[in-house]
Amino acid sequence: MIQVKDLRKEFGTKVAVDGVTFNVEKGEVLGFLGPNGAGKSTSMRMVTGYYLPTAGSIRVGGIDMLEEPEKAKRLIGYLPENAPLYSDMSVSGFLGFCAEMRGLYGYARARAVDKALETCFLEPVRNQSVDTLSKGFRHRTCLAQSIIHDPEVLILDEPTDGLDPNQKHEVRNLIKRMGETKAIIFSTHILEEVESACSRAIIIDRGKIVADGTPDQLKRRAPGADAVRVVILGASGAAIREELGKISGVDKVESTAAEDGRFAGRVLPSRQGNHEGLSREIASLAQAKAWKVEELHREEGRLDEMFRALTRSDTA
Ligand SMILES: Nc1ncnc2c1ncn2[C@@H]1O[C@H](COP(=O)(O)OP(=O)(O)OP(=O)(O)O)[C@@H](O)[C@H]1O
Repeated sequence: MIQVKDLRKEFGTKVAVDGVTFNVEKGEVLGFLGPNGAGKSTSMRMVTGYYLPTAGSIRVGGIDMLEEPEKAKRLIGYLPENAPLYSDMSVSGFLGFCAEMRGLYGYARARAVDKALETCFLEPVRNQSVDTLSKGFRHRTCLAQSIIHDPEVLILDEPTDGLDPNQKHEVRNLIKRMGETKAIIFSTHILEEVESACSRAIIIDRGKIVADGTPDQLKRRAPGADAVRVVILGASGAAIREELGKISGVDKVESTAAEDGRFAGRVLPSRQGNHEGLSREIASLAQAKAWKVEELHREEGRLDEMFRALTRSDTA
């Protein structure tokens, strides 16, 4: 549904987006992750036709954004970052106005407004003036305008920014639900959002894609993935640590407490190889040495470790 190839954007000498390529199909929610200034908003603005790329191609629903922008834009709903919303209209009046801008009149307009109000849980405030709304309702009104024409493609720039935890949860669920029938891209700084709402995620750093995969695939690539956390008694902490370090395929052993008679820490496998047997090998070693194992469990990779390993936060 969305095909982006070798996308590049320069602002003077600054390269904001540098050779970005990805596809999003209907039924997919693609998370866009990256530190501040990585190029997420700029990429999204190009996909929605608001910025012209310096190079590269964008197709939406098979339509070339550069050759037929008006036709391609009709397929897209866009929630920009910090969307302004100043209006003395009521929520339903404002959405009706947005529907007309999208060419919907009469019955089609009324239906579109009702559906957007229902989808974004705006019924309680349908007659309230937009400029008196609380931040959460204001935000959902912005989201409602982006889906008023029931677009096949949704581009949402930090859609949960500034919302309280309950509202974040609601908006995430909404995105997930809409993602069943649409192609959605949304950017976020919140890593748990990727796990709860995205079928796939891209990590972008300094204008380039540095990782692309399902949340599980990304977690498995984290530096701490498959580490085994242990608490072992029965010899000096230093001796236990040394013996653990000798197990084949172990990269390093980190200790959180190494005292006389006790060791607590993490055993990290080298990045290559199969780590399935590491817990078993630690258990066998403990048995052979007559140590007592108080804790032994394999850690899942963590998205935040993956994110930190791949990105730098010093982009201006
Ligand atoms: N209109 C512009 N003119 C000049 N430079 C720009 C412009 N828009 C963005 N940039 C620069 O391009 C780079 C990418 O910015 P962009 O807003 O796309 O990052 P982002 O990943 O969305 O960041 P954030 O997470 O902070 O929203 C930054 O260095 C930014 O300063």
